[in-house]
Amino acid sequence: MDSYVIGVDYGTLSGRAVVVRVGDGATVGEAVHDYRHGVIERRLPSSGAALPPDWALQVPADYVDVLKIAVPAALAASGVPASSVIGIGTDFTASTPMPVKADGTPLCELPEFADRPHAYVKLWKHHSAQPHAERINAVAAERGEPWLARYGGRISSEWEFAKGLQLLEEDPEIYAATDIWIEAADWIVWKLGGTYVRNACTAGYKAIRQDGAYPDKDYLAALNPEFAGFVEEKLAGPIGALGDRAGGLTAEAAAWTGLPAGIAVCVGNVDAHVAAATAQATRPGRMVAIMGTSTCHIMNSDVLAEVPGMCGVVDGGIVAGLWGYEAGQSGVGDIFGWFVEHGAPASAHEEAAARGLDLHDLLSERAAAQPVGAHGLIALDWHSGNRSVLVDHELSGVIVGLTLATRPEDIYRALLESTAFGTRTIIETFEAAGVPVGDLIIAGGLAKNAFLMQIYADVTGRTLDVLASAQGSAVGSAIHAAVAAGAYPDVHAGADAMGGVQRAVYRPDPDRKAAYDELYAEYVTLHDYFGRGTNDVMHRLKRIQRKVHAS
Ligand SMILES: Nc1ncnc2c1ncn2[C@@H]1O[C@H](COP(=O)(O)OP(=O)(O)O)[C@@H](O)[C@H]1O
Ligand SMILES: O=C(CO)[C@H](O)[C@H](O)COP(=O)(O)O
Repeated sequence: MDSYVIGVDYGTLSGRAVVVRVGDGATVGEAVHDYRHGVIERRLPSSGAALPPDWALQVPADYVDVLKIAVPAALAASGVPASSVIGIGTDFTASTPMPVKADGTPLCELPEFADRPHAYVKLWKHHSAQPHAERINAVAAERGEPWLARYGGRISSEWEFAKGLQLLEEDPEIYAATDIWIEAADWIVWKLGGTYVRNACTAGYKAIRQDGAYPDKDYLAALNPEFAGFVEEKLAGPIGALGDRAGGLTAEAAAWTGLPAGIAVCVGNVDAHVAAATAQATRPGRMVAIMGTSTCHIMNSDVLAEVPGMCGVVDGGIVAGLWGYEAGQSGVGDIFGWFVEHGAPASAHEEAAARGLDLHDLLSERAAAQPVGAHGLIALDWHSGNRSVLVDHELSGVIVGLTLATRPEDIYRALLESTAFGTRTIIETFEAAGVPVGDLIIAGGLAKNAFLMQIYADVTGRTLDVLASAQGSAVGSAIHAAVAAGAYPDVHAGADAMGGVQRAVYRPDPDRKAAYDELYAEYVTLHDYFGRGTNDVMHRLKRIQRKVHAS
């Protein structure tokens, strides 16, 4: 009889469960559950209190609902008997940390802290810890901290240390009440398997764990004397390798999910990195771009190099035994979504509705009718800040070239192109640092937009492979679950058997590539002008905005 594994992908707005067959990796059932509270950006649901700009919170109970609702629904859709399921694996957005008590209870679930924003989960795109990140970077550079180069020279405001320092300095009482500062990726594994294990991926990329150690006490004290114990008191814990078994499914989690108690629960993972298994990119040299709300670029390598502005290089960060590289763009689908929601006029909505089209498809269709450069626009893709290679979330979006003749599809196209230029900047930075990048493998929800994919092929001059599964992360988690359950000796073997890629789906067109080279040169000029300090207007605007909101 066939065996099956469950993969659960915790995204920004929803959690998706898949049931995958061990052996050929076929997805036989799936279900999605939207988080009840979604992303909390404006008001705290408990009190209605307004949140400052650049906040993004979540509610941990929403994650448990995915186990209670999406997992049984996926199983029912598959028709697979629960007794055939041998393991469950999960992946999460990151860095998405939360304060919990020693038994794993989130502080926001304690009545006395329910009205305190800092008691909640800080989602990856909670960007208000930028001033803290700046200090983390300045102090590290001044002291010559050896780990800084492993993060391209800059630690991001999206990560555990910046968010932890913000917690200490803005709500010391919640900081003091925090026994463990834990990634949601590890918290959900704790809920499933009953064991507290920090996964090697988030510990490395998001919590500055290098060569088996976190930043030392002296450095932390230099940031703030009260922060000296952050690692020892709030982060310390056992580390699990990706694909290892973290524990057996508890009776409580078995009741939630309908799965057999005791089956393997895999060590946590990150939504981007876990997709390398589905993309069969577990060996050196193939970059996977996981393109959705944001984009993560991940790649295994056997060489250790310092790539300026990468998110990080971590030993075993993607697959045990190799150096895993990560870079990324904080806003991609989010930028397109923003324009569709706030920039598309009523006439576009009406046409889309009349033709039964999604607005993205309508604007893509109209934009595809233009030759490269016809709209006369260049945009910077920084509406959610810049994750790589500038690592600065006080940067913001720009569109140059607007005239009275500019139409919505022109702007939409310029925004699509801006993100492709951002990816090209990342690839060129890797190559300049001595890390060769071959063709790209595309995973994530945006792979469905063929026009966008062709732009990426033309802008980067690279052939694009596309994942066979539309659920690269969830299937990646399922592959890791199969390894944790002992079906394969390691993640390479699991990926070889259960992953799958369609080769050379998009190829660059030489004429369009040449036309884009000219536009890319303009992008680089703007990128450096606004992003490397020639004109700090974006920082000044953020400061003014904060002042106004604080008054
Ligand atoms: N056809 C499309 N073309 C371009 N962007 C799209 C399209 N459909 C949805 N999006 C954008 O894709 C993002 C969602 O991507 P998805 O991969 O499903 O989610 P996530 O990254 O959260 O896992 C949203 O930001 C949305 O605005
Ligand atoms: O930074 C990350 C991984 O390192 C985040 O998980 C990611 O950017 C959010 O993912 P998505 O766009 O799929 O919601």
